[in-house]
Amino acid sequence: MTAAIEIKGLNYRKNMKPILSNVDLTIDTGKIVGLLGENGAGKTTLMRLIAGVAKGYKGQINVANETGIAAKKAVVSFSEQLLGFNQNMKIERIVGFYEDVYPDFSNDKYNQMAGFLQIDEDKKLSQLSKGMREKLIIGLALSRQAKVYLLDEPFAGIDSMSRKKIINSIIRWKPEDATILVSDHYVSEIASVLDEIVVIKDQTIFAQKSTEEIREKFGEGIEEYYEKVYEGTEMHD
Ligand SMILES: Nc1ncnc2c1ncn2[C@@H]1O[C@H](COP(=O)(O)OP(=O)(O)OP(=O)(O)O)[C@@H](O)[C@H]1O
Repeated sequence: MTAAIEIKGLNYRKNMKPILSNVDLTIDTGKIVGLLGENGAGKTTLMRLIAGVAKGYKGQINVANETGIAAKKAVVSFSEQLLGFNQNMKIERIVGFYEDVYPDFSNDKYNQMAGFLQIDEDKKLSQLSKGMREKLIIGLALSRQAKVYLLDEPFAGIDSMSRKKIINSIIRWKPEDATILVSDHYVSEIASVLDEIVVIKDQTIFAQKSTEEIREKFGEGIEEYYEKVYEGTEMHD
């Protein structure tokens, strides 16, 4: 199986401070992977590096065999926080922007998703609640026909019914050969859809385990395993 994401010897510093050190990580094509770690562990940074948004790193990052920044952006759909948009912009204009910028953006898919997630296109960005904004971000990200989707904390500030909807939309709209990396602080809600988890701790990959391995070898669910990692009773890979 070819790797969707292949990272070798990645080191990244920001303002002289090491953020990620000696990261080696291979994610196989087609998997749904949970990227876990506490606040400030480096989840967003790793996603930004994979997406080609953050630069100035040492090491190798290949995404679907692409190494160039522009090529990576073409194959990766990253749930960006829409910070670059004017807050008075209507959602329909933002959707139009996505359509113009990303050749793989599917309007059909977006319309289905917008209906499913109840996104109101007439609203301005500034009129959206935190949860509505998050739904829009996910809707836009999943409407691209990308090879790799990076969903950065898609559940932050979202009520439990909407979380279920988002999880369902991830499952429903995932192309079979697409790979999804989804970050979160805790795993309870997404545990059921994950094929494997990657835990970032102490600036590096602390563990990478398949759901099956956790169940078979440790006789427990992802949640219990992850709790032990943070209590310090679980050993480094
Ligand atoms: N612009 C920046 N300048 C300096 N340090 C930064 C910057 N952005 C992030 N960091 C640092 O990088 C580290 C990783 O941050 P990052 O946002 O990637 O973590 P995270 O795991 O996504 O956290 P959270 O779960 O809180 O979102 C943190 O120590 C943070 O302080």
